[in-house]
Amino acid sequence: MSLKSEILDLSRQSNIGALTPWFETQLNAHIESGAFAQEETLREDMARILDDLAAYREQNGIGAAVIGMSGGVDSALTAALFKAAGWRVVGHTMPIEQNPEETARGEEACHALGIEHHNIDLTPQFHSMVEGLTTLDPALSNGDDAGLRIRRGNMRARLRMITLYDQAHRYGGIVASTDNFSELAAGFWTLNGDVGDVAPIQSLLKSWEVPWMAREIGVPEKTWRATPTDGLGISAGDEAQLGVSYLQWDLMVLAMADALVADPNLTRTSLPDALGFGSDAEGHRVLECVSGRLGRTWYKRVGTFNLAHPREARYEALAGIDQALFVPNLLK
Ligand SMILES: Nc1ncnc2c1ncn2[C@@H]1O[C@H](COP(=O)(O)OP(=O)(O)OC[C@H]2O[C@@H]([n+]3cccc(C(=O)O)c3)[C@H](O)[C@@H]2O)[C@@H](O)[C@H]1O
Ligand SMILES: Nc1ncnc2c1ncn2[C@@H]1O[C@H](COP(=O)(O)OP(=O)(O)OP(=O)(O)O)[C@@H](O)[C@H]1O
Repeated sequence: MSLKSEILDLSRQSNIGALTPWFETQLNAHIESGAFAQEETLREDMARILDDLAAYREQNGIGAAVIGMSGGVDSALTAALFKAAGWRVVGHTMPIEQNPEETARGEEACHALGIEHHNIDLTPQFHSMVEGLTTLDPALSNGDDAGLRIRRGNMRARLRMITLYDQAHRYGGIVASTDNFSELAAGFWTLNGDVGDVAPIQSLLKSWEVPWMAREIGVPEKTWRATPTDGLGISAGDEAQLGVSYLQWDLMVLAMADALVADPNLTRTSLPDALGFGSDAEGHRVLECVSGRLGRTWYKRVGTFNLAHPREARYEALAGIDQALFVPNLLK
C-alpha cells in the first residue's frame, strides 16, 4: 500500500469521504516534505520516545505510570509506550454512564498489552457531584444545551483525574498524559481534567502518527480503528464536535503554520487568500472551523497565566536552582 493510501486508511478518511482537491494537494505536498512522515522515520521517532521514557523513569526513580483506559487509541498507545519502555503500567477503566463497548475495549487493550487492569465505575460519584452542585445552579442536573453538556462532561474528566492522582500517589508513580498534537491544537481536553504528568504522544498527529504507532506497537485493531470520542456524553464524536475530520484538521493546521512561515505578517483576514483555496469551498469551511476553534482555545495552550509581577526575576532564580541541582539530565 502506498503511504498516501495508508494515511487515508488509518485516519479513517477513506470511510468518511474523499478529500476535496485543496486537501488532496496539501496531503501530497506534506508527504513530499516529510511532514507526514514515512514509516522508517516513524520507527525512529518511536524508538526515541521509548528511550526518553525509560530515561525519565530511571533518572527520577518513579514506581509506575497510572493511566485511564478509555477504549480509545490515545490511552492505549500511551500505555503501550510506557510498558515497552520498561515501566510498571496500571490501567484503569472508569466508566461514567459509559457505552459498555468502550469499557470493554479499554479492558481488552490492558490484557493485550500485558498491563495491570482495574475497573471502577464512577457513575454514582458523578451523580452525587452533579446533584450537590444543583444547589449552586439548578439547571446543571437536567438542562441539555451544549454549555451544560460540556460542564457535566468536564466534571467526568475531573472525577477521573481525582482517581488517577490518588492511585499515582499510592504507587509512587505518575499519571500518564494521553493528549496528542491534534487535540492540543483544538483545545480538546479539560483543564485540570484529562492531562497528566508525562506526555509521550503530545507531538503526534491523530490522523497518522497516533494510529500508525498504535498498530506498530501491538494495540488491538478494534481500538486503533475506533471512531474517536471524548467519552463525556458531549457529542457524537470528536469529529462531529470539531465539524471536520482529523485529517482535514491536521492538514489545515500544518497549512496555516506554513503560510505564517512564508509570510510572518499574515492576518486572519489575509489568511484565506494566502492558503489559496481557489474554488474549493470545503477549504473555506474547514478554515472557519479550525481558526474558530484555535481562536476560542489559545489560552488553554498557554497554561496558567502569571501576570507581570514586580518580582518576576525570582522565577528565573528558582529555575536556576532547579536546573543546577534537581532537574534530571533528560530535561537539560
Ligand atoms: N481567556 C482565558 N484565560 C484563561 N483561562 C480561561 C480563559 N477563558 C476561559 N478560561 C478557563 O477555561 C475554562 C474552560 O476550559 P475547560 O474547563 O477545559 O473546558 P472547555 O474547553 O470549554 O471544554 C472542554 C472541551 O474539551 C473536549 N474534551 C474534553 C476531554 C477529553 C477530550 C478528548 O477527546 O480527549 C475532549 C470537550 O469535548 C470540550 O470540547 C473556563 O471555565 C475558564 O476557567
Ligand atoms: N471511561 C474512561 N475510563 C478511563 N479513562 C478514561 C475514560 N474516558 C476518558 N479517559 C481518560 O481521558 C483521556 C481522554 O479521553 P478520550 O475519550 O479522548 O480518550 P482517548 O484515549 O483520547 O481516545 P480517543 O480520543 O481516541 O477516544 C483518555 O485518554 C483516558 O486517559
